[in-house]
Amino acid sequence: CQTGEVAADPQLYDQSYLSPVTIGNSELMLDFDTGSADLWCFSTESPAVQSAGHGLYNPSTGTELDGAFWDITYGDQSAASGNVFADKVVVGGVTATKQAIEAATSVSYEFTEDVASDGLLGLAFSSINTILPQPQTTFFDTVRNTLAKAVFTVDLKKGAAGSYTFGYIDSSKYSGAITYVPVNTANGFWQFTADGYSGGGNNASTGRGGVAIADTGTSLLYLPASVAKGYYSGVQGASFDFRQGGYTLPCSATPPDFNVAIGGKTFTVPGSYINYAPLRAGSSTCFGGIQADSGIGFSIFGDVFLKAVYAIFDDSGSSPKLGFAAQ
Ligand SMILES: Cc1cc(CN)n(C)n1
Repeated sequence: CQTGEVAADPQLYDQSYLSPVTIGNSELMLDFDTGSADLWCFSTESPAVQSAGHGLYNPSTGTELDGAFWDITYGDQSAASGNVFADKVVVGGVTATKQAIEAATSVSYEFTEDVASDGLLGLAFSSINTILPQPQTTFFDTVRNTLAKAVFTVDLKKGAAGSYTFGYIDSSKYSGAITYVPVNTANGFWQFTADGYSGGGNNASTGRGGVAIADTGTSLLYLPASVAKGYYSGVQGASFDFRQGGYTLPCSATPPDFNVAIGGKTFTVPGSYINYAPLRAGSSTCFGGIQADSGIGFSIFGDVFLKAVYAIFDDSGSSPKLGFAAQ
């Protein structure tokens, strides 16, 4: 029975967290993303103008899946596509001997510019894997029957290295009880229902909960527009900036803590997490860590929320569930 742990290294402003993954005989830094289900990486097949500065997977160690291709577009409109190989993948000591590796032959500029990241490792449900004609399994689904327990956990931190574990829950990483809620897998995400919110101005319109997904690949916390508006109504100098496409606030502000009720338990996001990052280097105006989820169709509990809790992604029972505990 396999278990393992791998570091999650924060990038600038915690915009993303990268973990070392061995694929074939390359070690690459991948962004673990519970909001998608493709394991893709830059490769020796990627155009040099797109892959300059990135670690590359060399498919010579793998076996091509003939006729298979993939093409993914994320919620932020970044995109990548390519072909598919089966190869050995090792994450924190957990080995998948034949994992579908999606080698990029084309990526959008967002990935080219993010030279620290060599690709993504999807941890959503394999039902939304984009490989055609036959979708393939995520790393977690590939190894889950070899794990001591079919779970992985997420322990992200603000401005510091966190970790992912596979196959076990680490009791040293949380305090108090774990609160579990059921997961609806219909959309392929770790989707749950938040009971309600409070904190900030007009108490962030408490009581209005809603459908949400736990998404390590999203930096911020996207909430119903009324909740986001209510929160910032209590923050001096905060406003919705159409040019920036979201709420901004003075970098000097100390925003109030924000509370989320899930499964009858309240989890608190420290206000400092919500003063997210300067609009550009040296700016005294910062982008807010809470934004409106308008147009998305559900709320997204990204890293601003996840770095305030210990999260358990549990597929060990008759149906998947999410656990949250105080860090
Ligand atoms: C590359 C990427 C991943 C995600 C979240 N699943 N987004 C929004 N963009």
